[in-house]
Amino acid sequence: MQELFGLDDWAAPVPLLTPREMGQADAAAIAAGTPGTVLMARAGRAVADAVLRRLGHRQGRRAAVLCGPGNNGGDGFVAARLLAEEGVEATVYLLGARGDLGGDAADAARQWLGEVHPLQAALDLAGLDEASQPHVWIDALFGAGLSRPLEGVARRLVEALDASDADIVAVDVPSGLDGATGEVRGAAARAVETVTFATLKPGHLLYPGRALCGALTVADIGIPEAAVTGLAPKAFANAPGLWRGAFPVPEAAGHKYTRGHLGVLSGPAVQSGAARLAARGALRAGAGLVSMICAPSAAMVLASHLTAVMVKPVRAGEAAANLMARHRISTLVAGPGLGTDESARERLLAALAAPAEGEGLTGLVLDADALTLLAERGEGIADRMPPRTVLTPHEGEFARLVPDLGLQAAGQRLSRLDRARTAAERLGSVVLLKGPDTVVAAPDGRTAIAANAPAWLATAGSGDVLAGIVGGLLAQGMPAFEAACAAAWMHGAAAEVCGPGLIAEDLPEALPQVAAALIGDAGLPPPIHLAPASEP
Ligand SMILES: NC(=O)C1=CN([C@@H]2O[C@H](COP(=O)(O)OP(=O)(O)OC[C@H]3O[C@@H](n4cnc5c(N)ncnc54)[C@H](OP(=O)(O)O)[C@@H]3O)[C@@H](O)[C@H]2O)[C@@H](O)CC1
Ligand SMILES: [K+]
Repeated sequence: MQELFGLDDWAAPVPLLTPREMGQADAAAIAAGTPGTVLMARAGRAVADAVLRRLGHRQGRRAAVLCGPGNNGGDGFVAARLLAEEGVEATVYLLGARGDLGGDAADAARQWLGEVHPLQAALDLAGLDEASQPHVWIDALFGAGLSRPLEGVARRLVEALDASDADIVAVDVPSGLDGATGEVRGAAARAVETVTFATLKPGHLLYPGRALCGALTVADIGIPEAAVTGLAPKAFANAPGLWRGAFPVPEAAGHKYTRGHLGVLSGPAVQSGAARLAARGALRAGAGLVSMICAPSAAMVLASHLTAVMVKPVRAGEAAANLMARHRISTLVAGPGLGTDESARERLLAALAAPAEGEGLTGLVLDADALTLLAERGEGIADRMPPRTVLTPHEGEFARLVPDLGLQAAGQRLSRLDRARTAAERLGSVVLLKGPDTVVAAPDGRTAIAANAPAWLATAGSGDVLAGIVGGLLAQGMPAFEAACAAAWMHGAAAEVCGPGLIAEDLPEALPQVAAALIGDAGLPPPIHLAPASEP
């Protein structure tokens, strides 16, 4: 099971460095005594190794190496030399003049003893028949130093390669991909594999970048850990190493109340399916008890569909808060199937009202219709949100909540990562911005980008289950940022278990397998052995 989710690879947090931060880490490594030429030699070695793995055998294999004017091109020169030494027929194409190369790249070019062709020749090659094509292209035009959109011959070549079915191994990033944002500047060609160095960059995980990188290999080139941690990174890949320490492990001596009582606020009977999906997700995520809080008119429909989830009808007004206090419901999920009319708003406000007794609401998930209510008639809602509140918008709901940060907002140039981070700071809550590259952001600036969501996860009702999983983890006391991250990861992992054809109802049922992988045998009582009598 550990192997299924690659948990061993993700045992520690994986920070995401912007290209600028990576440059700082490189500089710190060099200052600490590792020459830049050594870092470049290791980077080029990692690229050559990736190419050799792909080619299988060396003899008669052709590699076209596209080198740019900076150190990304330098990595290309090193890879070309190492491939040639292994018997691969490597041809180097350079953007600009060899004499204009400087620093470590000039050093790497000096060690390349073969010819250097102008980049135009590679464009001509790309247009030739299939039999003349190289077996692999190495894209070492631009990496961390990309400063403007691709143009001229570089752009035409990249476009031609993207339109072909060439096998491309990209160095650091596919050239034209902005490592900070995941956006394409001008053009970028889809790689089969991208070899990057030291750690991942946001652009490797944010779309469209994620789709352009192909398989990702992170090569250790000897950047000391302190050079990365010294930058105090706040962005991470969303994987278990980031939040596993806070994941709730059931105690053998615990009982259902120690695992929290979660309420799910249901809307009208005919649209109560969404709330049921959330409730099921919460229960499967380990909440001790889950109650559906509903209007009396929805109770029969809910009761006929639910078994382990309790149905608690309430009339109106303060009754909801009192009911929650009486049953020690300290976490609430509101939004799926709630409705956006005045009665929905009243029911939400009533459930958020601090009860006369008890500690009140300590965890809250606002999703779907509740986000629309918060955006359009938020008075009274925002000031009743407890500190552990998670908002789970998709792009449309996000644009309603923070119009100037929406995807389509005029003049908006921030990455998805920065938009989520700015929204979390502004709203004072954890924001989980849904998408194939779900971003979780905390008001203190921490962010995480998902990397494990399969395409078939985008299905009706899947978001309702996600809201429930977040609620289920909050109910067990997990901090809000970690709960949102863990829920997004578990959601993706559950979809991986189910495979294509997944419908939302399947997701909660796959969660036990995911939880088993995360906690192993931690929840079992210590073993008892019945030992046979031993010989005296
Ligand atoms: N630092 C280290 O020790 C290590 C770094 N490593 C490697 O170095 C890479 C970063 O190298 P880098 O900083 O030299 O930047 P790089 O991506 O090669 O490009 C800069 C050049 O491209 C030019 N240029 C930019 N955009 C352009 C455009 N659209 N169209 C045309 N030109 C454009 C730009 O010109 P300028 O903007 O200055 O006019 C400049 O000449 C990194 O990704 C990794 O692969 C590894 O070896 C490990 C050790
Ligand atoms: K590149």
